[in-house]
Amino acid sequence: MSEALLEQQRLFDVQRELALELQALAQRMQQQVQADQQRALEAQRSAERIVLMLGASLFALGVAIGVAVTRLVARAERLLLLDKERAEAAACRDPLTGLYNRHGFEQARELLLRASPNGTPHSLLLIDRDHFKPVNDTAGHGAGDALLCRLAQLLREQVRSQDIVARLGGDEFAVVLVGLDAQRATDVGQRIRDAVADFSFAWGGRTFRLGTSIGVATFVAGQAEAAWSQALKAADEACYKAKRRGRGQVVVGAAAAAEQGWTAPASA
Ligand SMILES: Nc1nc2c(ncn2[C@@H]2O[C@H](COP(=O)(O)OP(=O)(O)OP(=O)(O)O)[C@@H](O)[C@H]2O)c(=O)[nH]1
Repeated sequence: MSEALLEQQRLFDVQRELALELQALAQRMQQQVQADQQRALEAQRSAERIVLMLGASLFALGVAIGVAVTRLVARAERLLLLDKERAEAAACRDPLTGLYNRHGFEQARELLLRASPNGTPHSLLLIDRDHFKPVNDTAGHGAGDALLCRLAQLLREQVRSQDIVARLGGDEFAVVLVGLDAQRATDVGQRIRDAVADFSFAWGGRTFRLGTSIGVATFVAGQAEAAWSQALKAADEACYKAKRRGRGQVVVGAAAAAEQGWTAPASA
């Protein structure tokens, strides 16, 4: 082989090696690029996952906060309602005896009349303790308070659970006897009067016995509101009459008895 041909063959070999190396380099570079692309893709996916998770977490947090706030608001509303109901109930009660006060008494009486069929008679007893003042004067206000509580309890024991019992103020109490006419109400009044007379109250080495004066009146469901005012006035006058007649008596308002065709005794 001639020198020229040999030289050409070497050149050709070098060129082929170079081409192979270049091809290998190109392959490595392509692999590198692919690997980089793969990493970039994974990094992008990771970032997307993180954003997604972050979004989901924020959403869950938002939902949890929303639920917690809703529960808190509902709880606060319940507590407020409870407070309101307690305040309303307290506004209707005499704090000393736990009986209805005048306001609660009026509300209970209105509810009763709304619930009663027209024509149903109900009776009112106005009850005033006789000679209560000396208890305060001789044994002190604490004794007077304790006695009022005992009398309130005694009163509750003498009537039925559906009857409305109230302390209107001082030593004056009132009872609405549900569904009772004047005659039967007078029987209940006498029973109360006798129970109080039998009751003795001991305080600080002293014993007190009290009487009661009771006025009775009747009102009928379905009548105008004025009928209730008249019944109150009639019971008040009857109670006053009982005091004037010497106390310890049950007096029926004349109108209540006459309306029902019953002649009430002057005092019972
Ligand atoms: N302890 C106590 N006393 C009270 C209360 N409220 C009113 N009183 C007193 O109750 C008394 C009621 O007066 P009166 O009805 O005139 O006294 P009374 O001796 O029963 O007179 P008569 O009803 O005419 O027999 C007064 O002395 C008031 O100061 C109270 O909440 N507690």
